[in-house]
Amino acid sequence: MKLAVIGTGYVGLVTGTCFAETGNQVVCVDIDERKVEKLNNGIIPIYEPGLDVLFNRNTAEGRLKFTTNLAEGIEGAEVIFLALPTPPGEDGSADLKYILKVSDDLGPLLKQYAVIVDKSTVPVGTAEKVWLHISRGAKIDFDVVSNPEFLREGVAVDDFMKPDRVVIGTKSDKAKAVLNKLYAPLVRQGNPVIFMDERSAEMTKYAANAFLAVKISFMNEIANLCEKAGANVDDIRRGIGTDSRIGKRFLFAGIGYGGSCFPKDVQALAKTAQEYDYDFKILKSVMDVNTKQKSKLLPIIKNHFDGDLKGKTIAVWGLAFKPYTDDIREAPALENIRALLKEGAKVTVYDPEAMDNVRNVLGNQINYAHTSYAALDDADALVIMTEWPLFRTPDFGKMNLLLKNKLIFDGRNVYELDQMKEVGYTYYSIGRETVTPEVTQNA
Ligand SMILES: NC(=O)C1=CN([C@@H]2O[C@H](COP(=O)(O)OP(=O)(O)OC[C@H]3O[C@@H](n4cnc5c(N)ncnc54)[C@H](O)[C@@H]3O)[C@@H](O)[C@H]2O)C=CC1
Ligand SMILES: O=C(O)[C@H]1O[C@H](OP(=O)(O)OP(=O)(O)OC[C@H]2O[C@@H](n3ccc(=O)[nH]c3=O)[C@H](O)[C@@H]2O)[C@H](O)[C@@H](O)[C@@H]1O
Repeated sequence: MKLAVIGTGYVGLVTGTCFAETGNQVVCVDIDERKVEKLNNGIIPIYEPGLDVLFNRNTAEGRLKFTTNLAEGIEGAEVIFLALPTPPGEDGSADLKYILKVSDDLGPLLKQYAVIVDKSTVPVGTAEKVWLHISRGAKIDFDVVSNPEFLREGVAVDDFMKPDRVVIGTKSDKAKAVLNKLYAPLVRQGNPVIFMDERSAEMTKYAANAFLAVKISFMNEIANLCEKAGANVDDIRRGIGTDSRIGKRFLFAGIGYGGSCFPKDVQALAKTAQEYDYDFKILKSVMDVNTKQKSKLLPIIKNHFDGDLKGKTIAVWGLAFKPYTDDIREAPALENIRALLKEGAKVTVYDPEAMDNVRNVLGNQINYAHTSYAALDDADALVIMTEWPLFRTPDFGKMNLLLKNKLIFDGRNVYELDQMKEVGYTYYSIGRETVTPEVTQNA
């Protein structure tokens, strides 16, 4: 099948590459000339594990191409995906300007029937708006379908190639048949393609992200209570996660959720509720809990240093909003680093993939280490912000030679408490007792 993907970011590039891998002829379109130039030179502008192999194969075999020219990109395409940004507008609702601009541009360019598929996360009613905008310029028949994307960064290729489910919102039988055929190679193991109307599909995406955010904020509240009540949140997680009605995943307490989606999507769903005059109480709490959780460590760090961080050097491990990505959008690490700097601390950071992106934002306000150990050199403490596997089993002997104090503030519960007791560290984590070399006491 001939496909076009408009917007070649995290979702668009993965979508285009994976559909090329299943034998389709794909052209990805983006307005960012530098990005398209890189892609045409074989350079992938994001870090996404496993994407390079598929990208190299499909570009080499001519199934995957890139252009800045919309007319050229959509020529002959049976399916046109929109994978465009939907950032929060000033009032928190999803800003549809990118989607509607492309919809306006698409109308006059359509030469034969095409299915326009919205993969971006958009509020209820957007498919209707897209249809109206395209129809103003279009002279031929077309369908607009909502097909929300559920991939996670860091495992995007796997999520795309083996989706738990594919949600397709359309009332058109013609569009259903086209998309059934396109997705068939990805659901051979029986994972369902679930058809519904456009509005329900749009809402399904927000419900999924918001529900996952609820799980995280719920566990963060349990963690905060554990600290007061002398319980261990990781034991609670194991204890409840084994109940199949609850499930093991997305129960990890930490310094809050970040990324380009949960924060904006929870906010956008709350805004939709407001527009329909519905008081969605849980969402407000989820956002409130997350905001507080993100700044939870700073007072603990300050308190440890008797309220004064001036002149202290803090090493930070992990900058990306989660492991296996270079994405720093809404990353809790950034907010915490800024807060540490404001307190007069010096900050040295290390992240396996996200350093360049952070350098673009924070420049020389902080120091960038070449290795995780180099970041510790002469530091007063280590703060862990992202649970990259690399940080899980460090050489504590080596760390002891570099750090001024055996002191860790862990925002992602990377270590077991017994392990910290053995190596003699003072160890603060989330929802668990504080470990000190001499005695253990509740946080
Ligand atoms: N990042 C993720 O993990 C996921 C994102 N989503 C949703 O997918 C959508 C896209 O997200 P990302 O891929 O992360 O965004 P992104 O910001 O990485 O990529 C969007 C791309 O669209 C391009 N663009 C903007 N205007 C354009 C135009 N007029 N013509 C052609 N290209 C244009 C930008 O240059 C950029 O390369 C959002 O609605 C997001 O909520 C959904 C699931 C997962
Ligand atoms: O709409 C989207 O863009 C995507 O948003 C999330 O994917 P992503 O943002 O890539 O990353 P997640 O793995 O969901 O993590 C999001 C944040 O939650 C945090 N998190 C996650 C899980 C957990 O148990 N605890 C926790 O604090 C992570 O550290 C991270 O900051 C969803 O998981 C995807 O299904 C969805 O497609």
